[in-house]
Amino acid sequence: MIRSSVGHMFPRLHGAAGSVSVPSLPAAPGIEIAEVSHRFGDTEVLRNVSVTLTERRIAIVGANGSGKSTFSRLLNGLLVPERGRVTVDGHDTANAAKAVRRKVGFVFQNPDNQIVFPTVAEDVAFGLKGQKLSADERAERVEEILARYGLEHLRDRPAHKLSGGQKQLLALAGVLITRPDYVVFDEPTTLLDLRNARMVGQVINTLAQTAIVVTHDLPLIEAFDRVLVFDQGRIIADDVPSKALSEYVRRMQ
Ligand SMILES: Nc1ncnc2c1ncn2[C@@H]1O[C@H](COP(=O)(O)OP(=O)(O)OP(=O)(O)O)[C@@H](O)[C@H]1O
Repeated sequence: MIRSSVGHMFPRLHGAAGSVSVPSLPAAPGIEIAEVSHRFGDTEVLRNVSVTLTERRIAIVGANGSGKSTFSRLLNGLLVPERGRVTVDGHDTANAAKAVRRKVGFVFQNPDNQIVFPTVAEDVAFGLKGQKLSADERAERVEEILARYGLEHLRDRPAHKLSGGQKQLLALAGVLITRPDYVVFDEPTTLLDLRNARMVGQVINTLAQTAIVVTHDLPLIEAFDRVLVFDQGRIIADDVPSKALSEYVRRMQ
């Protein structure tokens, strides 16, 4: 079982002869889910889930309907828990939605649900709406992100005519242009063929940001730091991939 500990990142301050006043420490970095339960109608979908996410690559696996997507939507405040608390670097998703959305990007399973503008460049630029940037800065950020994901030659193409893999990259670019610290992916490779799934997997594995990935694509997460296994609204395994996945496979037999 992985135990998260971030205490070592904020060592106690030492000063001269005990006369130092200790400044208030910043909130420990990470996403903390504390005693969260959630129901839709009569169905309890999450049951008293507590976990702190601090690793850079975290996967969430489990049977259909076990609560993974619901859990993932809690992480950037798309959903606020009925009971319990979710905090992102100390910001409560229930009352600091704006700060939380700035920190946590969300990439949906179906990029068509995320693409809103006619052309690739316009769609990517949409993520910067509301940010105080000059026109030059905006254009620079768009070009930088298009180049990073090999989309620059598609700049003026209709976004809805891209291939599935290109659309998934566009959806990711539209999130990353806002420079979040965390990116949550809900089944990013489910709609893709093997080649595109591998390409998107490679992008996820090399992201500078923390990635939290809901998936049924087990090869995608082999090198992740941590895997949470959900079953009927609870986390039933929480470990490195080899151990967590063997427990998952055992339960699914
Ligand atoms: N908005 C909603 N309204 C009502 N019920 C919902 C809603 N969202 C999810 N559910 C129900 O909550 C349960 C958990 O759904 P969730 O999508 O979180 O599971 P999941 O583990 O992601 O499943 P899958 O692997 O099939 O995507 C399911 O029974 C689902 O039907």
